[in-house]
Amino acid sequence: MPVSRYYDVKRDERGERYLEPYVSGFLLLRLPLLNKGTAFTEEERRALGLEGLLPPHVNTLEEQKERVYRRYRLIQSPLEKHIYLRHLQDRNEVLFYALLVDHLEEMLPILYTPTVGEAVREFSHIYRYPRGFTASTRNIGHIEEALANVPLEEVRLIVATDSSAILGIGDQGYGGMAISIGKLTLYTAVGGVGPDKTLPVELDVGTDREDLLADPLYLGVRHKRLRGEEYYRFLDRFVEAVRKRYPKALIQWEDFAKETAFAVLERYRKVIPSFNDDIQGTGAVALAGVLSACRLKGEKLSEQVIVIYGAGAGGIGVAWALREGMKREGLSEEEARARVLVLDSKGLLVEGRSMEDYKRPYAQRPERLAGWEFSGPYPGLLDTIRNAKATVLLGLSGQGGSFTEPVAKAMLAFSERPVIFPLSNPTSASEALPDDLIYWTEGRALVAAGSPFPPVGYMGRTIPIGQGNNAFIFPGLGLGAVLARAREVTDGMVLEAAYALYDYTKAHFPDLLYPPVARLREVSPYVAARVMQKALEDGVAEEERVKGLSFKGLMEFVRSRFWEPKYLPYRPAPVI
Ligand SMILES: NC(=O)c1ccc[n+]([C@@H]2O[C@H](COP(=O)([O-])OP(=O)(O)OC[C@H]3O[C@@H](n4cnc5c(N)ncnc54)[C@H](O)[C@@H]3O)[C@@H](O)[C@H]2O)c1
Ligand SMILES: O=C(O)C[C@H](O)C(=O)O
Ligand SMILES: [Mn+2]
Repeated sequence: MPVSRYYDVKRDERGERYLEPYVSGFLLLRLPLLNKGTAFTEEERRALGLEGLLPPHVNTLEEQKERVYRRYRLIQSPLEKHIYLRHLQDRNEVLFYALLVDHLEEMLPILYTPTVGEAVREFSHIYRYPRGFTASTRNIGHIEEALANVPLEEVRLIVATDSSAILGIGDQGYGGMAISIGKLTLYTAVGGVGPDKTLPVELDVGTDREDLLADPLYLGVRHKRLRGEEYYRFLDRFVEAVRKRYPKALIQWEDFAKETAFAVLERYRKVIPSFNDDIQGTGAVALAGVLSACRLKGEKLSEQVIVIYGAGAGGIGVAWALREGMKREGLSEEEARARVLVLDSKGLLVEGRSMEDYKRPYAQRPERLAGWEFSGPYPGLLDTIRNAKATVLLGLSGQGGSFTEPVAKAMLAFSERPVIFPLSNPTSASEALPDDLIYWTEGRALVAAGSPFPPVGYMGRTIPIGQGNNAFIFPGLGLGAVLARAREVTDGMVLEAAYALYDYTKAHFPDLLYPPVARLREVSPYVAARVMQKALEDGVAEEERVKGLSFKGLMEFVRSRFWEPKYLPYRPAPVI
């Protein structure tokens, strides 16, 4: 079976790859995975019916990049830049990725967090070309037929969202498609997964947003969200259809509200290789960052008292990963539980209080609060920091500005170098601005944030602000799972990704909490190889070619399969 209904990638007599298109002429120029624009050679133009359809001068990829980058630099607004780049992606994917890879640090905040949040909100208003697959209440009854319309035959990576909790901005209806597209853009740009092996998916089960439902331009189905049985029947159908059409595909669940995130993960993780980015990816990235912070302080993770503000998918995922990290350093389950304190909007999770089931394992035993002084029925953030003597504070609440000056200052009482990570996205949801945290703590805090922030200047020092974003985990975790053909993404693989990121940071950026995002293309293959190693160890890897490989062999395997944005020569299919 060819890679796509419209082309295949083959090898010539000398083993070099070339592309065999099944369309020619004007149509060829309209397919983003095929279009080279002005870079089609004279020979290709003749062979593919393109003569006269393009300007006479043949450009190199370098020249094309120069042209599109110059225009890009003239655009002021981040959202307009996003629209410009997405348009380029829908016109010529190789050029898009070649440009992106050259300007990762500059363009990630435009294509991904934080600007992608704006693109989600405005999705129905900025819509141009179709991309990805929509499963909706309109087509779920014949989903297999609909999925057959996707022209790609070898999809390996799917990012699917039901848009119920996009970043920290809540229910976004159909607009969440932009998040699936953004995450997969990273998979290709820094995770080396070919764009024709990826499929962004919007699971349009409706929206509870009255303003969206009333907007004449809104593009999603116009009804309230499916719930309960109906919701799970929808997802069951989707997962079953994916399994049939793409038996080697992995699903990354993205931005599901806490009410369903945990249940969806558990329901399918043994049915189809899958993981939840917000629970597991975030858990891993937070563990890696806190481990780095401990290394910089010269302390152990197991000595820390960690307060997590926010008990949704992200917060609970982070609590899980940190507890696992403490257990690795020898703490018992109970000891680790007492050192990781989680708060939701009602305050500290304490046994006996009303709370959702998924939060229960993270509730403190009532004895833990012996001798505490606090106001209100349950300790709030300041009460918890003071009474528990917190040394690490992590924000996953989506509540912008909730780490106030008194909160930051309270952290100074219990450690010389408090660790404070406002991890909520986008920028407006960040629990604090890194700048403020550095000033309030007189330069003592170790700070990383979920969204990108510039370095902070303080008393002659320039303090880089690490980006504690699951972008450091999911591309490597997904790539590793896919290359190992893991039948399941185990908890061990998720934690391995965290330690891989930590080890990479320690080896290459010993002074930092996270590597710079410009280095994501080196981080992800390393994370992938470590994840593959763990998949082999856990006995879930089904790829015969990786069995028995050393770590070096795994790295080579990953590198040899890492997709690069370069044009292939085209040879039309022989006419028989
Ligand atoms: N940096 C990262 O990589 C990363 C990854 C995942 C999520 N996040 C961020 O974390 C935030 C939450 O995302 P989620 O997926 O967990 O959402 P979610 O809807 O699953 O959970 C949100 C949680 O926030 C908490 N919360 C809300 N109001 C609060 C308040 N006033 N006080 C204390 N807690 C409160 C609640 O416990 C709620 O469960 C978002 O802003 C998201 O961008 C960041
Ligand atoms: O999308 C991001 O930037 C990270 C994370 O998945 C989130 O939901 O905030
Ligand atoms: Mn997310």
